[in-house]
Amino acid sequence: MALRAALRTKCALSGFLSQPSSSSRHGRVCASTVLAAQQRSNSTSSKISVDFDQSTGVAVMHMKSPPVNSLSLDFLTEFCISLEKLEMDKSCRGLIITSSLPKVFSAGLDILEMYGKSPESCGEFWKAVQEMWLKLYSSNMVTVAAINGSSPAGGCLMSLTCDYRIMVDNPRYSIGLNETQLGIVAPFWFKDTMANTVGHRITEMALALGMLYSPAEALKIGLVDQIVPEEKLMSTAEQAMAKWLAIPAHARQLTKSMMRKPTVDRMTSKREADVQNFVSFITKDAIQNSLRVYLEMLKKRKA
Ligand SMILES: CC/C=C\CCC/C=C/C(=O)SCCNC(=O)CCNC(=O)[C@H](O)C(C)(C)COP(=O)(O)OP(=O)(O)OC[C@H]1O[C@@H](n2cnc3c(N)ncnc32)[C@H](O)[C@@H]1OP(=O)(O)O
Repeated sequence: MALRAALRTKCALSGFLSQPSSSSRHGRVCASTVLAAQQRSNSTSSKISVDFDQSTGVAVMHMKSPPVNSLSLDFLTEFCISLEKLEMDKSCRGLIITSSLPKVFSAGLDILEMYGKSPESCGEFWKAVQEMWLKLYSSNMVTVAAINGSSPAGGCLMSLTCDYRIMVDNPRYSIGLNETQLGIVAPFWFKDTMANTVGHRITEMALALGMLYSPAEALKIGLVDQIVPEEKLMSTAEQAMAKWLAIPAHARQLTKSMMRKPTVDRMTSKREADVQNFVSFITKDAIQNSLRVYLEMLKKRKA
């Protein structure tokens, strides 16, 4: 409910898609300022910026929340607002999600939202995570994840929730649902989303061991669909998008719904119970202790 209230307030305050800008995402002034003003719109909030090109019907969402694009309540709220606005704009047919930060696509859920917080805060946070997944997994737009850095846990979930995944081929980057390494458990809808992509057995092993895969390994198991050099990422994402957009929209959307509806329905039917389950799990002393140890490990690794 709090998320919905925040969404309503923020939606009323913003309105970025109706504010055309003549700047491209590189900040250059376009050759034809008038045409560009008609065809592009640009929005910037504090953690996300969106460039929408009306001539192609494709929006690019840049996640820009340093240091690691962790999915905090604020981040998720902005993300859902941006998504909802694009979804409501019938001229927007495709969405590419990428990171503006070097080396990291998204570090997943913000651990600080789950550590040392009240049950109420944990519950609000979890509703926002559910909302992000529901909106993206059942989007009518074609969604492409352009993964230009590491993408563990919730970052991997966000990627898996898109229609197509392209990752930069850099062995320093990794992707996977590594929750068990933190002493926590990926919920059933994280598991379903991965199993729908790579199959039951690979998911079982990946989740049990909390595996993080290099881009080449991820390609091999089908966790990503393509790997490319960094400089080719966005052009490849645009090409993939054009291929998906060439399919008649109603046929593609109905097919997407047919494939994903059982998973979406399962989650929505258990939504409240899932929140209760998360809150009671994450606030347990033993789980809080695991999160503390993991946070300390992250800090030590840095030092
Ligand atoms: C019933 C169901 C119950 C529970 C379900 C819960 C499901 C949970 C899903 C999740 O997504 S949990 C989050 C899992 N994420 C991770 O394990 C990633 C941890 N981070 C990393 O591995 C690395 O940070 C990195 C993403 C590979 C980036 O490495 P880099 O060297 O570039 O950065 P550094 O490690 O120095 O981090 C900078 C800074 O950011 C903090 N940080 C990192 N990740 C997170 C995070 N997920 N949440 C909050 N904060 C994070 C890190 O501690 C550093 O902080 P500092 O500057 O203050 O030291």
